Amino acid sequence: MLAESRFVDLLAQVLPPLEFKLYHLKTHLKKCRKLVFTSKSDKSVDAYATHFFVLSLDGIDLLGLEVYIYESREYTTMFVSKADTTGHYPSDKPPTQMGKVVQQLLRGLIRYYLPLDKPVRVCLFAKAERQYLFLGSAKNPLKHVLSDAQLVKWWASCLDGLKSEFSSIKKCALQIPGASEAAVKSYLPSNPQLPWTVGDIFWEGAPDDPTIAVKRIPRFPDDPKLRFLEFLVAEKRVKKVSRAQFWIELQSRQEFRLGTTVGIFGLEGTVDKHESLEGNHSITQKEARLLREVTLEGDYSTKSSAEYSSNEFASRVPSYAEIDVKGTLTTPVVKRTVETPQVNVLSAGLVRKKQKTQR
Ligand SMILES: CC(=O)SCCNC(=O)CCNC(=O)[C@H](O)C(C)(C)COP(=O)(O)OP(=O)(O)OC[C@H]1O[C@@H](n2cnc3c(N)ncnc32)[C@H](O)[C@@H]1OP(=O)(O)O
Repeated sequence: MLAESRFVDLLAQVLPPLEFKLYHLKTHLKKCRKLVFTSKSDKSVDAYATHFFVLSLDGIDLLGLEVYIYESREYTTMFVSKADTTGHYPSDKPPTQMGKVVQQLLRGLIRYYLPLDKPVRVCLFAKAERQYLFLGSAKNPLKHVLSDAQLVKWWASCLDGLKSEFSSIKKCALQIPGASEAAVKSYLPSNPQLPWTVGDIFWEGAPDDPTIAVKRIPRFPDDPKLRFLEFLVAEKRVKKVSRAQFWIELQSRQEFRLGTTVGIFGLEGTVDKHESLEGNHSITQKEARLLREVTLEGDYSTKSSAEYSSNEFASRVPSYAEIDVKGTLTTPVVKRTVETPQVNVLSAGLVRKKQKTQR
């Protein structure tokens, strides 16, 4: 069976009975710098592949998800880089829970796309912005954008549902620089499936383990803590910063400024062997970047411009990466109402309060 068809089955369970398209672009494995800073004598390298998903309906892109899968000596690390929506979901159609779609895409990656000879880590930063992947979508007044706090809860719930993919869980943690332990706990699901703790997954020892931070904490693309890690290296403080000190100092950095809630999620466990993959097409990093740039350089601000940009994207995607998915979810879903006023970006520096709207 083609690996892609597994996404069909997984997505059909959470999509309403409409005819969606899923675009799935996977790159070849490419060597990269090591995920953590190591000593100069360590010449080993890590490698990564990216997965870029776009879900669309009636020729308009709705949701994008970008995931990196790193292979290093000790771990397979799945870094969930960016999730974004365009806000052009048709208001006359049964709604889709995007959190469930993202969860199923991650489930499919864990089940069918990870090398399983090592422990698996899932990492992500929840940092709310009006747009990440679809240029101009921030200007769409119908786009539903979660606040910082809502986004942390959204990801907690999304990851919590992945418990069944692991044969055992070693660690599962949420860290919010600057937030008390009680505050962090308030973001976690009320009936969690995973054994959540407050902290991070990057240390093996006790909480006060003085092991240095920069050799344990991975550096990912667009990582809000990357600049701080690089600063520590530049300042030659590599050997002086302990785990506790790292998080204390991090919270005073601009990326984690007061009033911003950045959730740093980590999950580590083992995954049982699954069926081997067939039909596992991949493209080069350069091809993937060019395709991804079509969304990043398109214009998703209005329905007609989004239609045009979606078509530009679809016309460039190799045919094997375009997958038809018919949803089967028939549970009646209550129509959504925006209860709280949202702030919409009209253009740089200009904002207005949004009126209460119905969807
Ligand atoms: C690692 C990272 O990617 S972090 C960055 C995340 N991305 C961003 O910040 C980019 C901008 N944000 C977005 O594009 C979106 O907010 C996303 C992708 C984060 C989530 O998409 P959503 O459409 O809000 O997700 P979803 O469909 O799961 O809905 C979440 C909640 O919002 C509600 N909702 C969704 N759309 C609407 C709407 N138009 N009106 C009212 N409520 C709505 C849902 O009912 C659900 O509520 P519940 O939690 O009570 O069930």
